[in-house]
Amino acid sequence: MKPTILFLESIDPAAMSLLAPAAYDIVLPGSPLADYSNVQAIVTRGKGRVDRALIDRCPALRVIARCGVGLDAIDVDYATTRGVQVVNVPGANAATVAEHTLGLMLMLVRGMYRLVREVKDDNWDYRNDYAEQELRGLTCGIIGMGNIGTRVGTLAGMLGMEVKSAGRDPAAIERLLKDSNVVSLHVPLTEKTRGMINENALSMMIPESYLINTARAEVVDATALLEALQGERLAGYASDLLPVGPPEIVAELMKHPAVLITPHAASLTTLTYREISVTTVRNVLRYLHGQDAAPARPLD
Ligand SMILES: NC(=O)C1=CN([C@@H]2O[C@H](COP(=O)(O)OP(=O)(O)OC[C@H]3O[C@@H](n4cnc5c(N)ncnc54)[C@H](OP(=O)(O)O)[C@@H]3O)[C@@H](O)[C@H]2O)C=CC1
Ligand SMILES: O=C(O)C(=O)CO
Repeated sequence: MKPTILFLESIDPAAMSLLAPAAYDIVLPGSPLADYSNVQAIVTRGKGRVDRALIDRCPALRVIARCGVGLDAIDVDYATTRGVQVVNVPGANAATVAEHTLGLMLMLVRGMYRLVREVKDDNWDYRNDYAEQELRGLTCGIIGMGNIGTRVGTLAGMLGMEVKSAGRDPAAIERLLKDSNVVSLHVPLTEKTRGMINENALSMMIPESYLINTARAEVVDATALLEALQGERLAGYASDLLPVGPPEIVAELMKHPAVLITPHAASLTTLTYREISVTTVRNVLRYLHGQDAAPARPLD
């Protein structure tokens, strides 16, 4: 019987072409699957959740492959107790996410977004009112100095920013919040990082500093964020994630002129999307054929 590979979201066609239809039953998003008994691999890009219920429906499951890095949509602990391996592609989207993060910083802090919009609105003379900061000379504080955070630090340093970083030490995070003009978040979403940037954290930040979030929306408390923006304590927020919080708060944030949101696209350049898709399928094939791929680190 051919192994079934269940794709919760589509991935790049170049990766799909590595899967010979004669060897696998491939179940694509939206196609009905009546029989889960031979699902040996599940592939997710993070929107499709792999929870306990789905894992339990698949008694033959051997591998869950995350096409990307964040494991927050996968019940890694339960998978592990069931002997199911979880694999991701560590570092594979770090360069492109770091580039996107710097793009958000430039749009927000230098007001690049506004400059382009004013010219499109035929307001060339906006240049006479333009009075924004440049990144050079500002302090960039990075929380989560892993694959992405490290690259953001390198790029920010090349632009003349002073770079500070903090890992898990709460005192170091506190110092960083007090010292940075731009804080950039690069932690995974875990029970420890959920709501990490709350009212207390925002109150420590330098008045009129900026917050950049290409990690996960839930790391930032949406209500506290809106209050900080409305109180003009925070000068702006740019994120690759839709804020998560009470609907009326999210609606206010989306309307706020100093909030810039991109649609979780930081790692979706054609090059990186293809690379991470291909590596994901190779990871699945290695597991199905008995060779180890590098396992994902557990969340803590
Ligand atoms: N917008 C997008 O498209 C993308 C978003 N992401 C998000 O970015 C996150 C980071 O990715 P990446 O850099 O590749 O991951 P890494 O695992 O390389 O880095 C994560 C870093 O966060 C640190 N960290 C973990 N928990 C805490 C904590 N409680 N407090 C402070 N620091 C902590 C880790 O420290 P330690 O070394 O001690 O473990 C590590 O240095 C992903 O988990 C994902 O959520 C990732 C890719 C694309
Ligand atoms: O890799 C990740 O964690 C992303 O958010 C993009 O899929």
